[in-house]
Amino acid sequence: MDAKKAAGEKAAEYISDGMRIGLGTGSTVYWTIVRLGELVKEGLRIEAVPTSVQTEKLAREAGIPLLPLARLQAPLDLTVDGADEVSPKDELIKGGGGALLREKLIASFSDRFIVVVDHSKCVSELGRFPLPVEVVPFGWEMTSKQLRQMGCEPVLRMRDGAPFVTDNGNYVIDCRFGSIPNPGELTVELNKLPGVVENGLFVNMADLIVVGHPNGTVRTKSGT
Ligand SMILES: O=C[C@H](O)[C@H](O)[C@H](O)COP(=O)(O)O
Repeated sequence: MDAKKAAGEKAAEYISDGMRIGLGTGSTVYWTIVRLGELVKEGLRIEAVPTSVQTEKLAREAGIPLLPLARLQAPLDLTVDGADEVSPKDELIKGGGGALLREKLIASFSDRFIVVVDHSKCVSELGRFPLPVEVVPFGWEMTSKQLRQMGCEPVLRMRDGAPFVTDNGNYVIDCRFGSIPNPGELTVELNKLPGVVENGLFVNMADLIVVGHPNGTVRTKSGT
């Protein structure tokens, strides 16, 4: 079985009747959404808040009832989401698909945050994957210069010859740091820059990491 499928499907086991959940974005949590769609057809009653337009579409297709954020009075029971890198301390880089801002918002408004990855995402130190930073389009060139001064190689994310635009109407600058020895400090420093909306470092957020392996086995480890 595919490692992403194994991890994604395993996460569905943590979701029970009556829960209100957050649904992440990407090719691993895709399998959680597909599995939840099957369970909903079998009678599971849940409501979900999607973290992207892409996930909203998938959830609708799967028949998962959606919960408008405005109706949310208390934290979500659980959010399941993927990641681009996971450190030994369960710090994450996210945003490879450009959904980092909504993902961080929804995860921070959840009692529990479960991360689903295939084994290749587990690294000894964060930073080989370029860190996605969501910035406002106005003055992005200046923001990019300031990001460079923080020790990275910043590249504006493009799609079809034009800047990639997030669901929130912003740009993404992918910042190649090479290594990020102190993600906690870096996330604070990045978010101090006026043009930065949010960055893809998720520190002290993951409660459980579900790691899929190529033979279809899954290992879980408790997060922070
Ligand atoms: O913006 C996208 C998200 O942070 C994804 O969860 C992340 O990029 C992992 O995606 P995938 O499971 O497709 O590797």
